[in-house]
Amino acid sequence: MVNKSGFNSKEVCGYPLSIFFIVVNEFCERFSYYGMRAVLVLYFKYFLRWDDDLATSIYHTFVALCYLTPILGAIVADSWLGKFKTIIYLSIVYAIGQVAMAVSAIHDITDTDRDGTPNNMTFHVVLSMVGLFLIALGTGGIKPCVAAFGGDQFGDHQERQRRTFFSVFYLCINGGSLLSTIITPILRAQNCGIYSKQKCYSLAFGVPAALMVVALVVFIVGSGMYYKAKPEGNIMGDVCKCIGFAISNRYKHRSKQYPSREHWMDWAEDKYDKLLIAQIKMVLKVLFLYIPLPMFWTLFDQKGSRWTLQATTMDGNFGAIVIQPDQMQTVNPILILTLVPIMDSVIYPLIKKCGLNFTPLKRMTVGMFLAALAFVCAAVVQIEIDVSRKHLTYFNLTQFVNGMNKPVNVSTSEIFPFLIIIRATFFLQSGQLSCAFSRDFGFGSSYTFFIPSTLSLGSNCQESITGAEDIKPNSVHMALQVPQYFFITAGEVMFSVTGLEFSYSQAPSNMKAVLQAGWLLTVAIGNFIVLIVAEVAKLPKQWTEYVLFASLLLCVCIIFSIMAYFYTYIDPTEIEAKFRRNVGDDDDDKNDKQRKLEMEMMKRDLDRSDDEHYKGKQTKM
Ligand SMILES: C[C@H](N)C(=O)N1CCC[C@H]1C(=O)O
Repeated sequence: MVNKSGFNSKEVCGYPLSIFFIVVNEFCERFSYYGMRAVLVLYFKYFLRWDDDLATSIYHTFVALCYLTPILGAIVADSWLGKFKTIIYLSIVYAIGQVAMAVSAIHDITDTDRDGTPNNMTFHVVLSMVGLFLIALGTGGIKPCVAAFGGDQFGDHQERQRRTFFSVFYLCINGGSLLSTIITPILRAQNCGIYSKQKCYSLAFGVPAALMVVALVVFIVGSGMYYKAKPEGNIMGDVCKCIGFAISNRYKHRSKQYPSREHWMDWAEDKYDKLLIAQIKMVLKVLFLYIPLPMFWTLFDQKGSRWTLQATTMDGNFGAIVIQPDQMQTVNPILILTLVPIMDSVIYPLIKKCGLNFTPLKRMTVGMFLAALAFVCAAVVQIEIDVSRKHLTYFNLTQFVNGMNKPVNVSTSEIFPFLIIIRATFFLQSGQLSCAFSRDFGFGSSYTFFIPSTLSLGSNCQESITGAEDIKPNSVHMALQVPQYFFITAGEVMFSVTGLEFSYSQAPSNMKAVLQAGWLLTVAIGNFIVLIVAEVAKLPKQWTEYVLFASLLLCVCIIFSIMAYFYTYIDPTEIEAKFRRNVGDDDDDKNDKQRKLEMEMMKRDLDRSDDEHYKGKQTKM
C-alpha cells in the first residue's frame, strides 16, 4: 500500500504491518511504567524509610512529572529529531532510569555490617531519585511520540483503521498495566539478597527495566517498516514567534480606526506564512477545547487514593478469594479490556444504525457525565458504609491479654495478597513453650485473645486460647464498588480513547506529537487539582466530597458540551493541501505584505498622526 508521502508499507488485513511493533512496544512500555509505579510508595516507605506524607508527595509529583514531560518529547520530535529517533533516544534514557531504580533497591550494596538494612541510605535515595527523573523524562517524552507515530502509519484513506488502531493501542496500555500491577507486587513480596534476605524491590523494579529493554528492541526491529515523517525545523520556535507577532501587531493596531480581522491570529499575516497561521489556528482551537478536560482526570485519578481508602472499610471476601483494597484498582484495566471491544463493535455501530451522529466530542461529553455518575455511586456506597460502621480500618486489630506470669512473644504468619487471608496464624513463644493457633477474621474486625495462665509446654493453643470480638467486621461488600468502577471506566473509554484519536486527527501534520502532549497535559493538571482540592476542601463527610466532585464535573461537562457545540471538525490534510497549492501566490503575497509592513512602519515613524492612509491600505489587503 502506498502511504502518505508516497511511502510503500506492507499491509496485513488492511492495516500497516508496522503498527504491530508499535502496539507491542506500547504494551511493554506500559508494563514497565505501571509495574514500577505499583510498588513505588511501598519502596519509599519500607526501603527508604520515608513517612507516609513524604512518600505520597514524591509519588504524586513523579506521576505529574510523567505527564508534563510529554511536551518536551513532542517539541524535540516535531522540531528536531523526528518521532522515530526521539522514541529510540528517550527509550534508552527510560531504560537507564529503570535500571537505576532496580540497582538502588539492592540493599546488599551498602549493607556493610550485613544486618539486612542499607548503611548508606543517601546512596539509595540519590540513585532512586536520579532513576525516577530519567523515567519521567523517558516515559513522558516518548508517550506523545508513540501514539502520533502510530497514527502516522496510516494513509488518509484509512480513517476507520486508524480509529481501530487507537482503540487497540489503548487496549495494550491497559493489558500492560493490568499484568504488571498483578505481577510486580508478587515479585516484591519475595525475599532476596546476598548477605541477608529482604523484600525483593530490586526484582520488582528489575522486571519492568527488562520489559523496557524489550520495548526498545521490538521498536528497533520494526525500523525498516515505519513511515517516518521528517521534522519540519524548529516548528515550536516559529509557532511562538508567530503568536508573539500576532499579539504585538494586534496591540499596535488596537485603535478602533483599524479594521478588525476575522481571527486575532490573522494579525500575523503581515509577516508569516498563511499555512503556518492556519496550522496554529487548528492547534489553538483544540487546546482551547481542552481547558475543561483536566477535571475528568481529577476524578479518574482518585481511584488510587480515595476509592482505595473506601475499599479498606469494606468486606473483600469474595468466597474463593479475598480481594485486597488496592487490588480493586485492577478492575479498571480489566473493564477496559472488555469495554473497548464492546463499544467499538457493538455500541457505536448500534448508535450509528439508529441514525445518531455520535461525534467524538459528544462521546467525550458522555464520558465526563459517566465519570460524574461514578462519583454519585461512590457517595451512595460511602453513606452505606457510614451507616453500617463507625471505625475506619481494614486491618484486623488484635490484642492479647496475657494470663501467664511470664512474658509471651506473639508473631503472626505473613499475609500474601493473592491467597485467602481471612485465616491468620499466630505463633506464641515463651521460654520452652512454643505453639501456634489459627483464627478466621472478618475484614475490619477487632479481637482480644486471652492467653490462659494454665498454658504450658505441650498445650494445644488452638483449643486453649479463647477470643472476644471487639469490633464487628466490615459488612458492606467491596462488590458494591463495581458500579462506580464500571461507570468511571465506561467514561474513560468514551473520553480517553476518543480524545487520543481526536487529538491526532485534528492536529496539523507538523504538530501531531505536540497536540498529543497537550492531551497528556490535561492528565498532569488533573493530578495537580487532586493535590490542591485534597488540601483545600476538607469536608467533614467523605460522601459530601464525592458529591462535590460529581457536581464540579457535571458543571464542567455542561461547559464542555457548549464549547463542543461550536467546534467545527476539520481535515488538516485538506486545509494544508489547499494552502500548499497556493504556495506560489502566498510567497508573492507574503513578500508584498512584508514590503507594505516595512513601508508602513517607516511611515508611521515619520508621521504618527497620519493613520488614514494605513487604514486604506489594510482594507485592500
Ligand atoms: C490505566 C488507565 N486506564 C489508562 O489507560 N490511562 C490513564 C492515563 C492515560 C492512560 C495511559 O496512557 O496510561
